[in-house]
Amino acid sequence: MPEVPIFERLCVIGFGLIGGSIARRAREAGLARALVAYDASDAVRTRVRELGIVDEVAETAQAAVAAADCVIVCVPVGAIAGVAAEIAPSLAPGAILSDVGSTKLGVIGALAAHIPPHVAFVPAHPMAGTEFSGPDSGFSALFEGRWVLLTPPAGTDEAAIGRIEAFWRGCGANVERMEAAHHDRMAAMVSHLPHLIAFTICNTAEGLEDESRREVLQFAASGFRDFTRIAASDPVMWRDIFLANREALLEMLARFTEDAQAMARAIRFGDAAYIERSVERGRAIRQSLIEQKQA
Ligand SMILES: NC(=O)C1=CN([C@@H]2O[C@H](COP(=O)(O)OP(=O)(O)OC[C@H]3O[C@@H](n4cnc5c(N)ncnc54)[C@H](O)[C@@H]3O)[C@@H](O)[C@H]2O)C=CC1
Ligand SMILES: O=C(O)C(=O)Cc1ccc(O)cc1
Repeated sequence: MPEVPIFERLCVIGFGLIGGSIARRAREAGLARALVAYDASDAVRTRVRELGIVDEVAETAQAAVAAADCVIVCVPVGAIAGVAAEIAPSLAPGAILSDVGSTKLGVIGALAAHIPPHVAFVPAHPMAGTEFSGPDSGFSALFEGRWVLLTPPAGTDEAAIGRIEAFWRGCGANVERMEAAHHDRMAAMVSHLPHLIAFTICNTAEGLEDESRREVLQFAASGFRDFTRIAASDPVMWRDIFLANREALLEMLARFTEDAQAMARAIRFGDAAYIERSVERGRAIRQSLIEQKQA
């Protein structure tokens, strides 16, 4: 575990599942001497005050970041650039700016124009979450044993990267660095495409005629139920992710569609060996996840 506190004053912008989990863990593990939060929603700010997790809930984003040595932006990816523009003039010299957005290339591009030269930007993506959102949904163990991917552009201050890495290790996470473009392709496969499939399969079921739809809900104890958990995720968050990671997601969707077509063909022509091999490959992936404690 790293030496604590890592930050004097940590500011969380956007107090939902991820911001709330960061704040809870930071408080519990003493990762920051003081915690300040800001959320654009009046109702969320009121709730964060009631929760008593942070030392201060600011009324503006500028006031929240003013004296912070680290600012972590935890808003939907489509809102990150706007937040950056809002806070940039108020960021303290030497402060570290980070985010938790599920896509990275677009976020880095959108932020680049706003980051002052005296601030280091260290983009991050925790590969951990749930289908819940809002200020009450966070919990301090969310990142325990999970991966956090850092995608700092070339030339980013190494000391700043080291402190963000130490912070996430203090949250119980494993940390790895990768190129933003590589991250986006990988995330498209392991996270964005599965969500797209889950939303789509629920829409397909919803589109059935009345009697069949009733039965889907009544007898959903099988495979369908696992998709509905993922499909319960926040619409704004996923709208933003799909639009921000358009190219990589469309590429993975095209590959998936080809493989689904190949399976359809095997079923149509009774190619039992192909079907069995495909199911076996799926099982092997599940087994590896269990072995890597990521299931
Ligand atoms: N939910 C998940 O499982 C994961 C989400 N992420 C990423 O983390 C970020 C946050 O996601 P969640 O915490 O799940 O969302 P959430 O919906 O629980 O919370 C987002 C919060 O941001 C606030 N907000 C929106 N626009 C704002 C603005 N302009 N200024 C200040 N506050 C604003 C909202 O009022 C809300 O309270 C997103 O970028 C998402 O892609 C990353 C990993 C996992
Ligand atoms: O709840 C689930 O199954 C998730 O996959 C959560 C999640 C959502 C978005 C991310 O960028 C990372 C993780």
